[in-house]
Amino acid sequence: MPFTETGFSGLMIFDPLVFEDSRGYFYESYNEKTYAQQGITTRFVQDNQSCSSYGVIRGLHYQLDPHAQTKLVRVLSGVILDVAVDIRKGSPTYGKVYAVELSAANRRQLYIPQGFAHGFSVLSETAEVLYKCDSFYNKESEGGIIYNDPALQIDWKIAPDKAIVSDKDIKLPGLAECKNNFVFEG
Ligand SMILES: Cc1cn([C@H]2C[C@H](O)[C@@H](COP(=O)(O)OP(=O)(O)O[C@H]3O[C@H](C)C(=O)[C@H](O)[C@H]3O)O2)c(=O)[nH]c1=O
Repeated sequence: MPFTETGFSGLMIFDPLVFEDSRGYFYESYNEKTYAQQGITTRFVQDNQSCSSYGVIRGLHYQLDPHAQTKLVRVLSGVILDVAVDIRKGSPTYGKVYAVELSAANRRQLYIPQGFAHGFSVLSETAEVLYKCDSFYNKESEGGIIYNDPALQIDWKIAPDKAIVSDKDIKLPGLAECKNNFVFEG
């Protein structure tokens, strides 16, 4: 099966079926039916793509309800450490961190349901990341958690002095101060 549980409710690893031949490779990077067979009926409405250099850490970000976003993350080139933090009140994994290496080489994807803060660090010279969202961008509802919150102890696999973080992200609050209205629904 292409899906692997992560120990966090709703957070799934997806490994596509890759067809390789003398020309190269082919795979379905997304198929609604594959997710429906897993009981996932997410309707994605927006694709995002970013390119970053080594040491960049983007995130941790989320959008508040009713603009919360489910994301399906994959890497077009390079390598990232993709990180999801469960911020669903009442979740048994509230405040817990899940991290996984996604790369163009491993073709691995991470399906992140609403109620998680998302971020990634770039471990290759550059990395291009594409992720599908099931809700449109809504700047006013954006929230975030600072990447080096001591309460999270995230190992971004980047030397601290090499981390490149935006002026916006460096001002984000810790988990304890972050505003979120996500409630775990089992
Ligand atoms: C997210 C987003 C941003 N923008 C504009 C707003 C800014 O002028 C510019 C860069 O935005 P930002 O610095 O927030 O980009 P990232 O730091 O990569 O943000 C993302 O970082 C982590 C990894 C995420 O999961 C979120 O999807 C997203 O917040 O793009 C848009 O026009 N549409 C959008 O959907």
